[in-house]
Amino acid sequence: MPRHYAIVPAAGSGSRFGAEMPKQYLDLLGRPLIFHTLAALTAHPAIERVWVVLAPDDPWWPRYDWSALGAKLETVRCGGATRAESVGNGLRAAATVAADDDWILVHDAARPCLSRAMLDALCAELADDPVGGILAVPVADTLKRADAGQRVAATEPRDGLWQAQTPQMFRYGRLLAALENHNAVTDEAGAIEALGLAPKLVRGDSTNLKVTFPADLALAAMILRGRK
Ligand SMILES: Nc1ccn([C@@H]2O[C@H](COP(=O)(O)OP(=O)(O)OP(=O)(O)O)[C@@H](O)[C@H]2O)c(=O)n1
Ligand SMILES: C[C@](O)(CO)[C@H](O)COP(=O)(O)O
Repeated sequence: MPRHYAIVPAAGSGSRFGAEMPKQYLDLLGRPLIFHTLAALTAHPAIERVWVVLAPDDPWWPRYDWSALGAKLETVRCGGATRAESVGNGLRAAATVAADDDWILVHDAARPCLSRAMLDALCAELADDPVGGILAVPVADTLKRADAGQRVAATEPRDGLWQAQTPQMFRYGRLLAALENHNAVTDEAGAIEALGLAPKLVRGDSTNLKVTFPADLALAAMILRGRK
């Protein structure tokens, strides 16, 4: 039986958020934001281990107490210059534990509202899938293409368009090979697609937001508060 592991890239600087520290350490309901992300993953019974990929010189991680998250958690200080590099380095760090056929769930540190139900749906829908897949939501708004003056150049058809989220779940060996050959991608599915494969879109929901701008943090707090 394949095992399930998670990799959490957490080596970003949060430049679009613009805080005095990387957004993954900002306070969210009394805990660092990433605590909520990791709690969702470590609490899931199918996930055996969670590797958190930190920047090599990250001074924030040691300032907090992570013991409530239990023994599944492991930190690796091998974050790279891009998200894809951080994930690739995390996968290599997992090599002594993960086998080629094991499932790897890659989940952004910056998505703290991942729920048990979303994880259950992803794992159940992909259990027998030959490729793997991602959580995603169909695009709900009308899409405009901007010109150089920030005026509407065109209205784009949204039929068939989905917004990619994480976790993105693929077999360890294939994902590692895919990222080694195609690392100019913004998500793992992009590297798998470059192999000519078609990842499955597992419908999630918009509460699994990525905290990118300050308003997202307030929204995340509302979402998590509403679940208590
Ligand atoms: N070199 C990088 C860049 C990003 N990430 C991680 O990838 C996830 C998604 O990236 P994003 O939201 O873009 O985070 P940042 O890169 O921190 O934000 P920004 O692009 O605004 O600087 C985050 O959990 C981030 O920490 C990473 O591990 N290594
Ligand atoms: C992987 C991702 O969360 C899918 O939406 C997203 O692409 C990561 O953020 P980035 O801004 O592209 O690094």
